[in-house]
Amino acid sequence: MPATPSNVPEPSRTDPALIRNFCIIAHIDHGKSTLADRMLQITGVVDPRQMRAQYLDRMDIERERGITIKSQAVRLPWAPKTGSNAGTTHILNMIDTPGHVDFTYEVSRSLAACEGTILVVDAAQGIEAQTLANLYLALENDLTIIPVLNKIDLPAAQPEKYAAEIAHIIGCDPSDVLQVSAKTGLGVEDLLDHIVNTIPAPVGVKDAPARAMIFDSVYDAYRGVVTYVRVVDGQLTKRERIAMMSTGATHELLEIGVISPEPKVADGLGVGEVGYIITGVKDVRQSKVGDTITSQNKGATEPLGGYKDPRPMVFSGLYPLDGSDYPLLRDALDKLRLNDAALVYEPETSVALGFGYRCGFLGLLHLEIIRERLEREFNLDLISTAPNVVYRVVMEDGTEHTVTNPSEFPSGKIAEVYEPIVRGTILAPNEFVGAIMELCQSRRGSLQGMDYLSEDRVELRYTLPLAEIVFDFFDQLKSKTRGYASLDYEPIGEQSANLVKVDILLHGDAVDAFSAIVHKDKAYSYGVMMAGKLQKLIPRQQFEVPIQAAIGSRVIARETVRAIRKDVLAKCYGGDISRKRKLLEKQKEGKKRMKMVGRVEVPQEAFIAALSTDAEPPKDKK
Ligand SMILES: Nc1nc2c(ncn2[C@@H]2O[C@H](COP(=O)(O)OP(=O)(O)OP(=O)(O)O)[C@@H](O)[C@H]2O)c(=O)[nH]1
Repeated sequence: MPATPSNVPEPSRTDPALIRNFCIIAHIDHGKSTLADRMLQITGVVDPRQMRAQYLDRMDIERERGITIKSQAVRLPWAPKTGSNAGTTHILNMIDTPGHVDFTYEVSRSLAACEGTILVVDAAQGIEAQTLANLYLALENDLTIIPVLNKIDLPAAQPEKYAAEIAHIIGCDPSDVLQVSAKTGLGVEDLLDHIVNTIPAPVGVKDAPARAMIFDSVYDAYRGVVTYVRVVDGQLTKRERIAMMSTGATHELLEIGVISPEPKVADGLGVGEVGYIITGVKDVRQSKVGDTITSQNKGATEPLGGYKDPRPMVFSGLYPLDGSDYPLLRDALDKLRLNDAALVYEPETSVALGFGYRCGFLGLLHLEIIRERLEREFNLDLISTAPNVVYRVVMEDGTEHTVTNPSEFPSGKIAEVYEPIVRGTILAPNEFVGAIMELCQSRRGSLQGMDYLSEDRVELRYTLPLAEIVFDFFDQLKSKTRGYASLDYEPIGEQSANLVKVDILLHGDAVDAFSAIVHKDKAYSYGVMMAGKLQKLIPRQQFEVPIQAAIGSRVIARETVRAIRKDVLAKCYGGDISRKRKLLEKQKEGKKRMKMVGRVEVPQEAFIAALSTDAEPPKDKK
């Protein structure tokens, strides 16, 4: 029942027994945002006239792509009609979590801020790898799980089948799985009642020094960083000075409040409360997700557990197509970093591509989002080099190198090269098991186990090198399983592997942008593929240009661009000197758009085409 404003308790005065903190975990597109919207509407915090789809997804890209990147926390008053708590207004704090593999760390922090979670599964699709991974995270955090089948209004819904599947996985009875339609609102009131009646109230020590966990921080151009916190012990009050426990940095609490669903200022936040704080810091790095906040005076000595620095897993070079945009790119990255503690970058130069930045990302989706934001919000035209993972190279003399860029791969005597590995979970209908195994085998995967979720769906567990899945693994998996398979992975360490650096040489000069670190067994095919691609893309020069792929000094593949002398004056016999000069000037103009690699002129488009990952072979040149 929607609560009236008069009986909704103020933050900091809310009895923890009346608070329920929960989040929603779901696979992309299973309806998490729609369900959140419906809850906002049913609890009456959003005026029906102001309701718009995906109210909580604020970023344009999120709205367009329909994915949630940043979590948000919303305070919803709700008085259940059923159960032992019927009639009493409770405060539900709903934390909307991101759903993609790249943001697992953010998901795990949002989970740590809750006592319960709603597991949303599409009634027409069943559980997916991502849901499973998040479910395991929730179980590790000891959360109460409320399983929900969504979209039961769809004609293709199979609630019985998937309820049985969920019950099998979490160990409950199929009749315990709630059935809702986030679209029509069917069953959502029951779900809200269920939240109040089954999720435990938060427990914390009221008189202890304050401890609050940061589960999200967002940069706002007008207000600086807005930090979302969950108070565990004690309380935070307006105007007090607080300290960040991982760094010891102190700040004044300029504003504190709750989101419902617009920010509402409060005097403070007490035990179990979820809300936001503003301290005037300008960079999310000063307010890190997972960190513990305490009071500067008589603060806590033990931080809450679980803080981790975000670690980039995938690196790629970003270069402006137009070299004069380089300062713009730097400013744009500086701006994006204010809102993204996981983005790292440093300047880099490439013979082929000029000045740019080597950037580190949490994963491929993170890379794509940053790239898209740079192009869209800052109007930049960019070219990115093939993504690569971080390697640890140990030399025979015992020295170690961390390699984030293939061109930095050390020469000299190498003892061992280590690459990151992940535990991958793939869920698919069992008719595709053969195709999936073949794909994983070709990517150096080793099968760890296989389980049947129901009679026709399987879970496969593989250990795979991260480098083998960052590129096009997901696309391949989708195309081999007609889109039915889902994948999730988590880093589990590193392994030593037989890896080599393959250089691509034009007329004897290595082109840095094309160097790659690949497994020895695949070096030859990479070399042949790149040399073939470039042979078709590089225009003929006045001399013969060999294109070679080499490991160290050993050439493993070769193609040749034959010589031609394009004599622009050929048709111009006779005397008119001004016409000849005009033609020569025109030829010079054309040359400006070429890059020189040693003595070879290469049009920039050739680099771009060669770096693109399109499966289509490059067109033959005329
Ligand atoms: N028919 C039907 N469609 C639904 C229902 N719930 C959600 N949808 C649709 O499913 C699609 C995905 O819903 P979202 O709420 O954006 O999914 P999400 O899980 O939040 O996705 P991410 O934000 O990417 O994690 C949208 O087109 C919704 O309109 C439902 O109960 N019934």
